[in-house]
Amino acid sequence: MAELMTIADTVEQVAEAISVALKIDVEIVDAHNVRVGATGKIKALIGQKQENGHVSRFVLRTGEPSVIEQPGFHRLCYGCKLQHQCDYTSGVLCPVLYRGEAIGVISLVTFDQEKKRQIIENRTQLMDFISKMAELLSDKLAKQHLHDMLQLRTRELDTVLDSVYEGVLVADAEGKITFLNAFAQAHLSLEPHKVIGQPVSSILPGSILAQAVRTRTLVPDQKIVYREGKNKIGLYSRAFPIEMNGEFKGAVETFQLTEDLHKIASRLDNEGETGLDDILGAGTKIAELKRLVGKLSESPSNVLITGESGTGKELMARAIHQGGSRKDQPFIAVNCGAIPEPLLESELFGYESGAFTGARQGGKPGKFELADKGTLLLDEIGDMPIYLQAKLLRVLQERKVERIGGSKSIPVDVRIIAATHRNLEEMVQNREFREDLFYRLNVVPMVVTPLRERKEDIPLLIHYFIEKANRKLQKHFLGCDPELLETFLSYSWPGNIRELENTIEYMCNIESMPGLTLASLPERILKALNTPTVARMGGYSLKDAVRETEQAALTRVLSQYSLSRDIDQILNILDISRATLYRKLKEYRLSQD
Ligand SMILES: Nc1ncnc2c1ncn2[C@@H]1O[C@H](COP(=O)(O)OP(=O)(O)OP(=O)(O)O)[C@@H](O)[C@H]1O
Repeated sequence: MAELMTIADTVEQVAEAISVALKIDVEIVDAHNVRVGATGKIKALIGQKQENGHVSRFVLRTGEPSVIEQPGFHRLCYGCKLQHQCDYTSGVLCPVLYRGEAIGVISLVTFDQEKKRQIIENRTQLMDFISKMAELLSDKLAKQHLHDMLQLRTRELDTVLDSVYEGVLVADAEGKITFLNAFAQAHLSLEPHKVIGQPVSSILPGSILAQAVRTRTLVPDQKIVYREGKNKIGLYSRAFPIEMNGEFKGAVETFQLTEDLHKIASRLDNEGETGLDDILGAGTKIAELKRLVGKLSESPSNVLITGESGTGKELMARAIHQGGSRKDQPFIAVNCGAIPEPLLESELFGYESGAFTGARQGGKPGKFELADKGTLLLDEIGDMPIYLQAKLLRVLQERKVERIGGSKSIPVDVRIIAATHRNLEEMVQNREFREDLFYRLNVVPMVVTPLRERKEDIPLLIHYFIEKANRKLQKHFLGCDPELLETFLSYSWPGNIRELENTIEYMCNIESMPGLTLASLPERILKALNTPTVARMGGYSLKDAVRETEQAALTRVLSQYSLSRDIDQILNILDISRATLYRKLKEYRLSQD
């Protein structure tokens, strides 16, 4: 609901102006009966709620004007504490209507008989006058609302433009720079306060933005090289004219770094070999993971990668393998959850001929033997049956395998990387996973963060997956529109990067070029965004609900109180002990900064 309080200064001025013009006191209340403007002896009560205010409440409820000749004795005063003893001698009340709803009341009030006579005699003209004043207030509110909306939209647009992994430069009709996003500032080393208002042709000579302003037409994709001191910056740029009501208003240039496009292209060319450069992401979390991948590549230690499905666990495992000395040896991945239990044992350890009915003549080597000198990824290790866990542990300890039905021990030199989306520590406590195997696998733990906690990576990934889909589908999508990006940034991506990749491929299939828009957003995402959190998450347990509430309460208190100064207040508000507070902060990785 629109609030008169948001234009309190104007309301006070209007009250004063009416009072000066009519020489009668004025009181203006909002939808909650709080005085926003008042004059004379009630001026001191601005900001306070009308304690009784039965008549104002009636006007607010019905949206009908009212004239009260005998306050305290009128039927609307029935039940009021001041019934029969009201100070007011009369009142003329007019609603402030905003989009058909009463959001306040302007009252002309008197406290003596002489003034009462005046307003009762002139009631019709006075009502007319204050209803004009009420319209003025509602016009002001509409303008304020529009102004707030515009500010919000501008803020949203700035945020979107600063989060895209693409440079954006804008110039007006005279070719002067009016805007450059964070990417353009960082990669072209331009400081907004130095370049805004300057001719683009002098700041970036040869730029296609200047060309678009000159020709007032679209400039298609071009490769441009800028020199910055000794450095060269290669860009793929394009520029579009901006028109309004058929008039040329300026132009926008968007660009990508050629270096990034080449990285993406080379990743697409070598799907099989995944290295560090193939792990895409713009944020610090992915940078930390890549640092860890780099360190682990040369180490022989076992690694346990945990993270939700589709976060890139296999990609990390491949990059660890590819970065180390085993890179020319095999990388073999076994999904322990996808292979039927009876087959998993023979898949992993192999068998000799005649080991069981249907066993192949000559036997078959298992994945351990096939991965000799290389790396074996045991994906979804949490799904491995407990009896096979014992056998796996033996192989890891002895570094030898025995095929099913065989008697020979075959030495194997395999680096083990295990991955799972399940909580193995909890499984150990529930005796669903062997503790000794857990410790043997978890020598170096690596946790891959879900996509919703590293949304800063989304713009680059969108770009990459669009390029990938373009190649697969032989299309030429240029990118996605800002509204779609905003939606992608607010969605929680339960299926993580895999879900993002599949969503983009789906949209590229059904959307018309040149850009992806909200029109082709899958129904599933639309529904999720329109459903409250609890319903949104399939399998949303009571524990999840408690965690979400705890996290929200902690975040709220931390935003209002200082951990170092107001610790007692924080403990009081949350009603927990100091130890619990610190444990929870650690658990939810919260800190004041
Ligand atoms: N940082 C990243 N940059 C580029 N592509 C990524 C990234 N992370 C994941 N992907 C892509 O997302 C998809 C899913 O990744 P991956 O299979 O490695 O996930 P996972 O965690 O092993 O999934 P699951 O647990 O379901 O096996 C793959 O196509 C992968 O190439």
